[in-house]
Amino acid sequence: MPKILVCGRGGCGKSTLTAIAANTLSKRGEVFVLDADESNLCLSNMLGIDSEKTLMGYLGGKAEVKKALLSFLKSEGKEKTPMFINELTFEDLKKFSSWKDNIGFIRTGKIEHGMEGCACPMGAVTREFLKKLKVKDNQYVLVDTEAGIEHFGRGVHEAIDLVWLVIEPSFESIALCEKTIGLISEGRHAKPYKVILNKVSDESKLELERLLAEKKIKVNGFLPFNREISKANLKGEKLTIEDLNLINSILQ
Ligand SMILES: Nc1ncnc2c1ncn2[C@@H]1O[C@H](COP(=O)(O)OP(=O)(O)OP(=O)(O)O)[C@@H](O)[C@H]1O
Repeated sequence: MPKILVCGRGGCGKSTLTAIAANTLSKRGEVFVLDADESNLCLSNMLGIDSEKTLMGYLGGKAEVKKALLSFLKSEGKEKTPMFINELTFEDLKKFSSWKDNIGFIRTGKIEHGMEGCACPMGAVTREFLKKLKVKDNQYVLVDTEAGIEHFGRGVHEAIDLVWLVIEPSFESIALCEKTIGLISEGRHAKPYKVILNKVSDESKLELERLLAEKKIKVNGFLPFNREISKANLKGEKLTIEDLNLINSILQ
């Protein structure tokens, strides 16, 4: 079953869609959510899973990860990256991530201190983790990414099966979607993708569809603007919404 990367511009609704998908898919099987956005603060609230656990912590902290990456670079790629040496199953994940009602959660890492350096090691950790993660038929992996396209440069999509491109009604969102489609359609790591319009009204939905059709981009799913979503987010509450029609339309 798929490992899905959720992408789009800042604030377009990546975390919201991730939480709705997790709620929906957890009725079918187990869902593991990886928060790969080092600046994200609220996905755990949306999922209702209170957890500070990180993959960086599991690997011994940022200094250990940096050491591992440096030795990999020095060996000119000959030495295996000594992060996640063995394959990981959902059973393994349960030993070091947080779980509630069929949904597991962990962050890649967080920026904890000013001047601590860039987030590149976290991109490498996300990529290597996804490469080692084995997923069975009734299991799903949702990866909430940081805004923009930097993760594609870091190759985070290498072991991904499907990319969800979230668009909100804005010119920048459409431009970013077009750029992302170009990036994920390149070479041997080309990935299938689905396009989801979020925060739409009846009017903006038609206009967005028209603009995207001009660029030959097909829309696969819609998530209307919903006051329940913004209200829950304002209070930092768990998002309880499920949407089977939407998720079915963007899963395959
Ligand atoms: N369909 C919707 N209806 C109403 N509000 C929405 C909807 N989708 C998202 N929002 C609101 O938009 C804001 C941004 O949503 P969200 O945090 O999911 O975006 P994001 O893409 O993950 O953001 P970031 O790039 O900062 O990680 C939140 O306040 C959220 O409640």
